[in-house]
Parts: sequence; structure tokens; C-alpha cells
Amino acid sequence: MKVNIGVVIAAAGQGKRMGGSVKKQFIELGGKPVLLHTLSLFIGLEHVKEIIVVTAEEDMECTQELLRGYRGVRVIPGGAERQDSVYLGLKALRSVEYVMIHDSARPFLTRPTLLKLIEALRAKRAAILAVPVKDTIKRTDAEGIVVDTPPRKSLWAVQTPQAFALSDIIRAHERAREEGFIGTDDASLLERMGQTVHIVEGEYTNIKLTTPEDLVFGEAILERRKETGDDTSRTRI
Ligand SMILES: Nc1ccn([C@@H]2O[C@H](COP(=O)(O)OP(=O)(O)OP(=O)(O)O)[C@@H](O)[C@H]2O)c(=O)n1
Ligand SMILES: C[C@](O)(CO)[C@H](O)COP(=O)(O)O
Repeated sequence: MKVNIGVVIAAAGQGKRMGGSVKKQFIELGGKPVLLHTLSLFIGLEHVKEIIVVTAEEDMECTQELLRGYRGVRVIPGGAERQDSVYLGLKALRSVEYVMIHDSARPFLTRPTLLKLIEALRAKRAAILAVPVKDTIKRTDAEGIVVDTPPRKSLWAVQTPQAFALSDIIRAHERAREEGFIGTDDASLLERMGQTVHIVEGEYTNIKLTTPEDLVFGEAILERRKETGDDTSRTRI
């Protein structure tokens, strides 16, 4: 079955936890800005018909400059919260039935896993990447007292991309906006409407660059790939 997929890359964050003078989506890793690493995952991929990069209002000009020359990629201004930026990106899509929503701050995913996600999307309408949690997780009360220890077998650390039928996820975002609900990912907006969301196993190296030590892990991931020649399926940009 042929599917038309749009991609929304959320890149309008301020990178407060990372700190530094350059926002994390524009930091150079392996000689290339993080945002270009992220974009290269989707460029030239069959089924991907539109790519929207959502950037901060003040970064519109530099993002447009950085992405000039990439056909099919549009840059739009984002909102105050990640959820607002994603919603604006979803509304900017013109002619696709499905969408993959991805954080600009996750530049290391490989194509084979992305293709697994697309397969699941075709079959199931809502699919997200996640990896089994390695640590034991505890829930606490407001005072930091342990309430319980959920069985680890049922716990997953959720990543992006998250892939949906476009009409479903727009409806879920609109409901959340009406009700003033802010979720920490997009799938949670569908879950609260009762829709089934399927997990596809992601990659432990699909980290989100969040705090400064993540840059050290990121450099190491790129270095190892250079040595082993891994991830050659990604379009070089
Ligand atoms: N208003 C916002 C906030 C976040 N994001 C994007 O959402 C992704 C995940 O968010 P996070 O890692 O929290 O990034 P920041 O918001 O930039 O980080 P911080 O919370 O430390 O400021 C990032 O790619 C970020 O650019 C966005 O598009 N619009
Ligand atoms: C969407 C996400 O990347 C899934 O792990 C994550 O929840 C984004 O969180 P943040 O609060 O924007 O860091």
C-alpha cells in the first residue's frame, strides 16, 4: 500500500537545560548542525512527501538559510510549548494522510528503525518508538516518599518519531487545547481519547540531546559510526 507521509520536526525549543550560547538544534556535532543530522533521516525517503521544520520566531531567518536548497522542506514559526509547535506543524501540512512527529534534538536514529515505524503506521494508524527501561523505576509522592515500584517489564522509555494518521492526531491536539491539557509527548493526547497506540522497539542510541553530557554521548555515537561504517542508509546532506 502506498502511503503519503508528512514529517513535523519540532525545533522551536530554547534548550534551557543544555545551556550555552548556541541552541542545541544548531550546535555542530561531527562538523554538522544537529538539525541537519535530524533532517537527513527523512530526506529522499520514499513515502515522505512534505517536511515541516518548526523553529522559534527569532530563528526563522537562520533556519531558512540553513535549509535553503532542501526541496520539499518548509520552515514555520513555533509556539511556547513543544505541543504548540507540533500543532502548528500539523496544521501546516497540506496533502498527506499520515504524519511522523520528531524532535530536532534526536539526531541519531537510523533508517532501518524508521522503516519499521513506517510499516507499523501503515498497519496500525498510531505507532511510536520506545525502548525497554533499564533502571528500576519508583513512583513517589510530593514529599519524595516512595509510593510503589511498577513492574519493569511493562515500562518503556518513549522516543520520537511518533507516527499517526494525520486526522487522528490533529483531533487529539485540538481536544487537548480545548481542555488545557499539556502532554509530554503526542501519543498521550491520543491515549486520553481512548485510541490504541502501538510500540515499535526504538534504539538506545536515539537519545534526546537535553543536558550537556548528552553531547559527549552524541559525539561518541557519531565516532563509533564513523569507525564501523554503520548507518550508511541515511541520505548524506
Ligand atoms: N516550544 C517548543 C519547545 C520545544 N520544542 C522542540 O521539542 C523538542 C524536545 O524538547 P526539549 O528537549 O525539551 O527541547 P527544549 O525545549 O529546547 O529544551 P529545554 O526544555 O531544556 O529548554 C526539541 O527538539 C525542541 O526544539 C519546540 O519545537 N517548541
Ligand atoms: C516527546 C519526547 O521526546 C518523548 O520522549 C519527550 O517527552 C519530550 O520531552 P521534553 O519535555 O520536551 O524534554
